[in-house]
Amino acid sequence: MPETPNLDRIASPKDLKSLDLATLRAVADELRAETIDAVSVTGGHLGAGLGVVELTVALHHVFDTPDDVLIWDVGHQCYPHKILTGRRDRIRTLRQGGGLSGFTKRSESEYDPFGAAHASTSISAALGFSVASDLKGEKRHVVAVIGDGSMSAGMAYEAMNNAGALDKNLIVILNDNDMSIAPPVGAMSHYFARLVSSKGYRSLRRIGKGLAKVIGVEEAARRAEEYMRGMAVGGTMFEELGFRYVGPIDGHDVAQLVAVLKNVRDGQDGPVLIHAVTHKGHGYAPAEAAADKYHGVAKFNVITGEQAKSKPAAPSYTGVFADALIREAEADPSIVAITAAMPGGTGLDKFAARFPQRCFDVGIAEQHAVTFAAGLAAAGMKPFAALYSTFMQRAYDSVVHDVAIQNLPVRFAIDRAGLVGADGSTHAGSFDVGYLGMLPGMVIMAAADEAELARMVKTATLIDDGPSAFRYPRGEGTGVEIPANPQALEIGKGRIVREGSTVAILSLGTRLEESLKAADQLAAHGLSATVADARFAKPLDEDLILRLAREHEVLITIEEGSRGGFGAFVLHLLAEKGVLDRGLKIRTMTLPDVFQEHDSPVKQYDEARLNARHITATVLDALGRSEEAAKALA
Ligand SMILES: Cc1ncc(C[n+]2csc(CCOP(=O)(O)OP(=O)(O)O)c2C)c(N)n1
Ligand SMILES: CC(=O)[C@@H](O)[C@H](O)COP(=O)(O)O
Ligand SMILES: [Mg+2]
Repeated sequence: MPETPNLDRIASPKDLKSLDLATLRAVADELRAETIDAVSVTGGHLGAGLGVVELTVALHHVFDTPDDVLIWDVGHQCYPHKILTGRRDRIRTLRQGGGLSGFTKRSESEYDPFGAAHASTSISAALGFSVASDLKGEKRHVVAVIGDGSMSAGMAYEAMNNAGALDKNLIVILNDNDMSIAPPVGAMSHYFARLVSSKGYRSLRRIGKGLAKVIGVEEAARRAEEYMRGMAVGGTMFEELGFRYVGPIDGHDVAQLVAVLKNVRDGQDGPVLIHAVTHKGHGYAPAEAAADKYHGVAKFNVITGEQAKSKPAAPSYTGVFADALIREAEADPSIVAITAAMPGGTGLDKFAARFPQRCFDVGIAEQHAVTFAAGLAAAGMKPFAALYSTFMQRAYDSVVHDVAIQNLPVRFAIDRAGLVGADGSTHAGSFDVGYLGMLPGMVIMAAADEAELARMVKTATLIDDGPSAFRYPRGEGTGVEIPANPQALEIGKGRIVREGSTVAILSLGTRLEESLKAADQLAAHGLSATVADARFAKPLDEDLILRLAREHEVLITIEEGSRGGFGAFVLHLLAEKGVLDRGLKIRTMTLPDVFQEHDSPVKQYDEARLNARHITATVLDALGRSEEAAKALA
């Protein structure tokens, strides 16, 4: 563990108040070392936090948190903030079961006034705090810190548009490190770069870096601040939106930050945007040198930066999707692919390398991604919108209004379906089957393994008469052989994987493996089980489901999704057909009706009661064999 004599004296942000600039800098250096050391044992988001160490110290020094409100956009950069706000003793539990969340979380600390993990919400939330303070007659400062990547989302501009008109006191800090997870995209990113390349910013850095050595830090900060005040930037887009624009300033220069923040704090009259230039991974050489600036890392060796990534036993679902799509796109020039700032996460970086003209990273802009895909489809292309299940939630109206109602053949490749582990509830892909399944005309597939995923990609290419989606989880596949030439599936048809007689287990998605294990366990209890892979949540394979219901005493449905999804659709069907009137014992196994906390996916599924022994126990319970059920769970 690093030596941190200055940081050790900081039990809460109050202890930063009286420190001089030199000591604040020392605290920042130690805070960086502590953050690196902590993440080296937990893994997690590192580069973003390293880039805001000085900003974090300066903010907590200048503002009176938690009375003043500090909102971090996304929250993946908040580890230094957690260390300073009373959570240092638990920082090495980050993202572990029962430990600290990797994001800001209201239930965790009064210093996290607003929870996050999805991008671009901070300005809206901060405006809410500002307006509420006014209405309640409270005097408090409200600060939102948002990254340049997160400024690609429409929501950030919706919030500024509103804030500018309301003219409320609100401080937005644009933390511009010229990076998203991947390099940033879009015209706004170019605009920020133009602002940063301005002569004013270069002069200010000279004052910060050069003069401080000669005239001392405090005096250099005073001059920098004076210089800033005299700097007539004018005409920025932010000013047109009603914000006072301050900057660009050096986000790693504590003296400059403190001077500017104090100036803004004391002279506030309406919304202000401070443009701070930072570097992702700042101060840690392996991070600075990495292409992704160490956005998200596994445990690593602090000296070498080498990450403890185990060699995968099987290809990832994401990789299988990318390869399958590339294969289809070789033969079909109308196939195009869209990602919303997740080229690596969705595998579309591979697709882009092969087809640079046919792949579109639209930035953090899921709504736009979907409607853009709808436009492409309407114009005769075959768009594959590759989105994480959780981020697709933001695009729901686009899915309904721009795709489903117009019956456009947009293909949704839904990655990170089901529980995702350390990112926790904000990133769980729990709801897509439910929210897509209620839309007329939508075809929804869920892959049981990676061979099935390849078949589903093929199938989706052929669905030209309306929207379709296929979902698959985070991480490695099962290691099954992937067909070189995958055949398309028959729409709305599942498959029997194992024939039995008393119990039917109907699985949607990758719980198929657990279902087969459960069938073995049930055999030991003298029960013969049929196991079926539904493949489609919509349209349902009615023949298969009615047959399973007719020929078995117990029917179990299981899925990696919330209530209101596949199991509910099966129940609707059985109710409509009057099958429920005939005494069938049916149980629907879904994710529980709670937001599950972060943990390893294996433990999360255990907590969700969706592993083999839970299926076995559910069957035994349904048959009134509760003692055996309890034993099965033990
Ligand atoms: C709505 C949404 N889409 C995508 C993501 C995934 N994501 C998390 S952080 C990030 C990059 C954010 O870039 P920026 O705001 O510049 O922060 P930095 O990591 O550079 O500090 C992305 C794309 C997300 N969290 N939320
Ligand atoms: C903060 C954020 O939203 C992303 O960095 C996310 O954590 C990535 O998740 P994956 O690791 O599943 O790509
Ligand atoms: Mg950034």
